[in-house]
Amino acid sequence: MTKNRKGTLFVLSGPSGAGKGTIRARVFEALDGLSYSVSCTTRAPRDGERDGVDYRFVTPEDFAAHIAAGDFLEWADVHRHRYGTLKSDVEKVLNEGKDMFLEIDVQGALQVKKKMPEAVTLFVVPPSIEVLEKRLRGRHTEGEAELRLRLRNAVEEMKQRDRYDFVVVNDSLDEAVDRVCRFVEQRRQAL
Ligand SMILES: Nc1nc2c(ncn2[C@@H]2O[C@H](COP(=O)(O)OP(=O)(O)O)[C@@H](O)[C@H]2O)c(=O)[nH]1
Ligand SMILES: Nc1ncnc2c1ncn2[C@@H]1O[C@H](COP(=O)(O)OP(=O)(O)O)[C@@H](O)[C@H]1O
Repeated sequence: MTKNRKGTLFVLSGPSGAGKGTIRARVFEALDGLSYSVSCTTRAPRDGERDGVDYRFVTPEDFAAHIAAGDFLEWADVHRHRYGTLKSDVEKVLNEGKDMFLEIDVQGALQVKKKMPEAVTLFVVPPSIEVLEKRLRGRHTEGEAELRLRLRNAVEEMKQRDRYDFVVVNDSLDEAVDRVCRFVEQRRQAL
């Protein structure tokens, strides 16, 4: 790795329940040298989620203060909550020549791509909306109203798939993980 090589920014998106978190965790197990940006969010933690690991869980007031201070590389209103990526996280890692993964929604991904055209964007889709609903219900993380909102949003989000550099259908998890790993490694070696 040349001494002043800037790291590559990978941006992973996909509808709620598509398998982003599951695939990302498996990719991080399989590949070395990847960092993950811990987003800020105003949503409440799910069972088992740890502050500072899964998200930085902040109040709406703190989130607004980050916006006012220009701290975010991008932020968005998603499923009636706010989510944002801290500029400082990304700049530090990339300037050290390390590659970084963001896991953010479509609005955020398009903001990042506009600011950083060299970012590599990936989109995870379920085999069908029916399977997506089954997986969301099986995850037991949302009430009925929130789940229906996420499913409605999923239909709209999936219309954006062709704006991404790489799309993976998450049917067989092993196959999806393998495809993402091969794509990421191929992009890392190309630079
Ligand atoms: N724009 C943006 N979206 C984010 C960020 N962090 C998470 N998200 C997205 O917000 C959406 C909701 O995330 P989450 O509440 O964890 O639900 P999940 O998608 O059902 O796992 C997902 O599409 C995430 O990718 C962020 O920092 N910025
Ligand atoms: N290929 C797959 N086959 C079956 N279940 C899956 C698959 N990928 C993910 N899941 C399950 O579907 C649910 C949603 O996955 P998750 O990674 O939380 O999605 P996201 O992070 O995109 O919201 C989880 O319960 C997860 O275990």
